[in-house]
Amino acid sequence: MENAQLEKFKLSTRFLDVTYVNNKTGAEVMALQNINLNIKDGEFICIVGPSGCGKTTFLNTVVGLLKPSKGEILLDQQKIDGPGKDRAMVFQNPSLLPWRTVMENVLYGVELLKQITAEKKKEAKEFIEMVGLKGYENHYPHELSGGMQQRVNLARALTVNPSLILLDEPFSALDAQTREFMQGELLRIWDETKKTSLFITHQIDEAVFLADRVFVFGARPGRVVKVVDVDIPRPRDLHVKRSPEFLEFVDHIWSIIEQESSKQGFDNKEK
Ligand SMILES: Nc1ncnc2c1ncn2[C@@H]1O[C@H](COP(=O)(O)OP(=O)(O)OP(=O)(O)O)[C@@H](O)[C@H]1O
Repeated sequence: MENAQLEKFKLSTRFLDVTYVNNKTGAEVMALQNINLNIKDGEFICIVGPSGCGKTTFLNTVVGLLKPSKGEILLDQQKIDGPGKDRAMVFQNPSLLPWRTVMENVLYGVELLKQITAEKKKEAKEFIEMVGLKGYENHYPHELSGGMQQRVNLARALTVNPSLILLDEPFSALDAQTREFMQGELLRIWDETKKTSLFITHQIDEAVFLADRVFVFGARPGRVVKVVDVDIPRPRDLHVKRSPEFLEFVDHIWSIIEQESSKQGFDNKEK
């Protein structure tokens, strides 16, 4: 692809392979093969696929914790060569520091980057408000529910002002009702910030609800088998999950994953 075309993209991967090598035996596992993706600024992308298809490997490579064995990843036209402040991660478990208040946890990311300023503190306050935690600034993590803790995590990621937010199954530890509610909240927050987001999930309905596009990965080795454009109008609320077009998207993606899982020799029962 021409450079002029690549400049339009926020994130691009080109001919990306990632192989794990066992230090002791030298055995190799090719986790990702020939991943070529282009993501536009402000897009919300979800990645789904059967267990073991390389979703976490992909995210960890974009974060810079793993190195490609072939190919490259460009963020804002710069080659990713390790972790950087232009990317913020929201993990499955909120990983908050228990001895810090909500405000101190939210400021932790910028503190690590040595960027604490009065302006940043003001922004942190605004993000706490945006994620719905106004009034909880001085509370400690043990005083918050799981959903509230994930809101803190999200506010922390936003306060760093990254170019890209990576979310690794952030709602999977929450109960079903809170999870649904948080999906709606995440879309509201994304709508306000328009941050380019890369979200991994096992739940197909979560992906369809959130995404502009869903990348469906196939396994062994992980690769993109389908890119599904979810053209359900925005803003979306949770009622959309009962619409026929929504269910059609879910069924379509489900059938692709089912095929991929059967090739692998086991079923992926989550839907
Ligand atoms: N450290 C490692 N060493 C060797 N192989 C690994 C390592 N980590 C992951 N793998 C292999 O790489 C492949 C991709 O794993 P990965 O965890 O990225 O998949 P995933 O799609 O995130 O899985 P899941 O949906 O079950 O969380 C799998 O075959 C896995 O066994």
